Amino acid sequence: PRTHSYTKYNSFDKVQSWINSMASSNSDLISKQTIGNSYEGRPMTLLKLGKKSSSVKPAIFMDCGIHAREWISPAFCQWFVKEALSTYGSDSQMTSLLNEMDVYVLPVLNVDGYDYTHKSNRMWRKTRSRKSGSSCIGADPNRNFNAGWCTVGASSNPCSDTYCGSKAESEIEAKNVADFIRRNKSTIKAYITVHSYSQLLLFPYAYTFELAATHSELMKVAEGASAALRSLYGTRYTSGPAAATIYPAAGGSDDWAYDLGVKYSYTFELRDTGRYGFLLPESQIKPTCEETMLAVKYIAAYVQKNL
Ligand SMILES: NCCCCC[C@@H](C[SeH])C(=O)O
Ligand SMILES: [Zn+2]
Ligand SMILES: [Zn+2]
Repeated sequence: PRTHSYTKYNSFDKVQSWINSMASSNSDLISKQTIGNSYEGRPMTLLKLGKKSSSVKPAIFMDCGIHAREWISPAFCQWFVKEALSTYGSDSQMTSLLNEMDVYVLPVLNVDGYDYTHKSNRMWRKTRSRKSGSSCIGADPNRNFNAGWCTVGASSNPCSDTYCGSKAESEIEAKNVADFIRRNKSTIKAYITVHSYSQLLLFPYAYTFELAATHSELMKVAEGASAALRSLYGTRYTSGPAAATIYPAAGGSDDWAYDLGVKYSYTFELRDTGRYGFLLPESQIKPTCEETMLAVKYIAAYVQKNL
């Protein structure tokens, strides 16, 4: 049956029907909006968590599934929504967070690619856009944002897995997210984008080795979040600026959000460190999501305290 499970990697269709059912449940705490369609016409549906308020509230924006094959990422966004709604009212921090802030959750950013990994090629990473003059398909959405676009750690070859696209925001999926964040930049205080794998908590910059203006604060928060994560099962994360901690990579959503003025901008690389890689077993969904909740809540609490 078309049953959704928080401890399985759900197909796009199951995620979509889950989104619709969540949005029609706790109408006081959650709503949905489509921020645009993908190249192949699938809806990009954003969930908005937070106590309904007539006044504008500060917000956190979190996306999952930029890269199609990183299945643990959308699994975490689904887990986060479940946890938020089920612990509101009992968990004092989550209650306070959703009373004072809104949390936007985009469960799957790269919807076409995600569906393609379920139906055709499990290891697909990019979007599924077609480019005239090339037989190769798709661009890397995490090289397609307007942040040092295509200068380093990206390829201008359409057949490369890190193809930066024909121009910044050429990929409609990236443009839809960038448009939403631009429209709401006065209220969005933090940006979190979830990937796998390597167990890293990264922050700007990836497009340069220059340290971010608020490097020490970003590092302090990342180390606190990693420690919170490690406290549950001992999972070890490395924190640091992306260029030096993983590799230089221009066009990233986190760098772009940070330069737009979103002060707290982080990229998670979830489990594992290579044993299973992108093929993380479903048995690890629960522990991975539980420990990552601690890190995300740590960041959210810091942001809330520093509004
Ligand atoms: N903004 C780029 C952060 C560092 C790279 C992150 C990884 C996630 Se798979 C990548 O996009 O290659
Ligand atoms: Zn990724
Ligand atoms: Zn990765």
